[in-house]
Amino acid sequence: MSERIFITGIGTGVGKTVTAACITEALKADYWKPVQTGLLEGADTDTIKELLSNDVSVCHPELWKLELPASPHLAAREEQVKIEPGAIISRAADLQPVGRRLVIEGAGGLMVPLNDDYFTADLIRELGAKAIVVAQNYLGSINHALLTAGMLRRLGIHVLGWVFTGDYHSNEDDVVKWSGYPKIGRIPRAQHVDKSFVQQQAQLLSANLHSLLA
Ligand SMILES: Nc1ncnc2c1ncn2[C@@H]1O[C@H](COP(=O)(O)OP(=O)(O)OP(=O)(O)O)[C@@H](O)[C@H]1O
Ligand SMILES: C[C@H](N)[C@H](N)CCCCCC(=O)O
Ligand SMILES: [Mg+2]
Repeated sequence: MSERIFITGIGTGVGKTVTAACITEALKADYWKPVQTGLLEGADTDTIKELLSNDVSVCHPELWKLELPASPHLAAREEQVKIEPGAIISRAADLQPVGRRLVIEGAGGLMVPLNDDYFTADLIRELGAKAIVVAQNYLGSINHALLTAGMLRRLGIHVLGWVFTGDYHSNEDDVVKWSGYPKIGRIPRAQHVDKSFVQQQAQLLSANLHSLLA
């Protein structure tokens, strides 16, 4: 099976999509957000298409696009549909020609439910994906990051490392020390998140990414 890299985070709004754009660009991988909730603010897949500049990456369509800006299990219930993890697993196989890496972005953080008895963490494990955890630097992020790391370790999920977002904060060093997972890099806040910003950040992340994937 070709490599699957799942972008999860210590919460929602922490910078997973911008990070996914940088990683997809650095690896010239394909991108997929199987479940999108909250369409008013724009779908992540459309953001990724605007931020990529390489002509190799393919952005695959979502399996579920749900209106409500909420947890997938709630947004699905609102529309009287049920998110079926089996459909995600089987579609993932169709999306990945041999040799192509697939960057998959979750909705929100690791323990976000996709339905009433299945979590994002279960999906990462069933996909056999390697996880990259996006951790925004803020007061409280040590706790959120180490809770996420603890759950990933307990589930035996292969973690490639952390991408921190925002200005430097010593929390990064403590999270790396106490989690035992490496720092892949940090994406600073930008005046404008555009193609050139993503290209620049992709270059900065590339060496660590490739060495961790070797
Ligand atoms: N490096 C950055 N510089 C400036 N703004 C950023 C940066 N990274 C993210 N943002 C902005 O912060 C907001 C949240 O970021 P983003 O959409 O990447 O979060 P997310 O973790 O993907 O959220 P979701 O759980 O909804 O997928 C967006 O408006 C995004 O444009
Ligand atoms: C709507 C938002 N932008 C995300 N797509 C979904 C975030 C789900 C968070 C669920 C939770 O942890 O409470
Ligand atoms: Mg996102």
